[in-house]
Amino acid sequence: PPIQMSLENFDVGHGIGKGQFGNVFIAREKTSGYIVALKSLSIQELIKANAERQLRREVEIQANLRHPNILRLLGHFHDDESFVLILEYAAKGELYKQLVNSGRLKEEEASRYIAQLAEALSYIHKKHVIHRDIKPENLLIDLNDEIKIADFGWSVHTPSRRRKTFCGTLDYIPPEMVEGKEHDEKIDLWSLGVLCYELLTGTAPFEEPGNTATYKRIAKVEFTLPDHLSYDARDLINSLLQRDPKRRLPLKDVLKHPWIRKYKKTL
Ligand SMILES: CC[C@@H](NC(=O)c1cc2[nH]nc(NC(=O)c3ccc(N4CCN(C)CC4)cc3)c2s1)c1ccccc1
Repeated sequence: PPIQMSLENFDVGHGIGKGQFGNVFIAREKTSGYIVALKSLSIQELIKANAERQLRREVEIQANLRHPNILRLLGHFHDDESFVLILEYAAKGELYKQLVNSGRLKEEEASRYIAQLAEALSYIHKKHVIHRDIKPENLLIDLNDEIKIADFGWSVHTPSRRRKTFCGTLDYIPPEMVEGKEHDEKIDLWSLGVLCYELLTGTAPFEEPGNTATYKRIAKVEFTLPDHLSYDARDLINSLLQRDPKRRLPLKDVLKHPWIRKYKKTL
């Protein structure tokens, strides 16, 4: 059984991240000296937002996943105010910040991240889990520039019809979700296409100032590819941003796609 931890086991450092319901702090486990991230969530906020079930699901799902590109959940504990998740520390922070700082990534860098994500997604899909919230804000980078999927708060077991009240960006929602239809793990393929587009251009493909306008463009799959993109990058984005989920390129073929293979460092 996992050892019961509490805040006393850690030297807690400064805040490193913020999100819904709480903050993340860097911390060192006193006995081992191991550096972790402590994500402290306010129980009061969770109850107010009726999000305890979502948190339980996040813990249950993330605790059972073991993959180099999925942020490890090492344990959890709570006191009467907060629920604390003990998470793997990703030393280079959020991919989102890298994107904001650099505007857009080089094709080689984006290709490596997309390849790592495709590996992680095929791993969780084999476990009948869909993430449903793949976007730069939920992706972290560790010291070796490996991408880590964080925040499984919206992940569910397939298939699911859960109407999620969207909080945050709609940019990553696929047409079938915009129309409230049944959706399955192929929504993560759509999000992978949106992410690939955003990493290479610095903006989301269906970005509009208003939500209704964004919904409209998503439903019609209305996007344009800038001229600076290579032929292979265009081809991969077009094969993922398909309206019909069945026509989206399966992950095993994403990993064999020329745009992925040409940058793969032969290990
Ligand atoms: C993905 C959101 C989610 N976050 C986590 O779970 C998070 C889990 C986790 N593990 N490691 C992290 N690392 C950082 O947040 C981080 C940020 C900036 C860093 N700097 C490196 C040096 N650089 C020069 C400046 C930036 C380094 C690490 C985070 S965030 C969340 C959800 C709800 C509430 C809070 C947080």
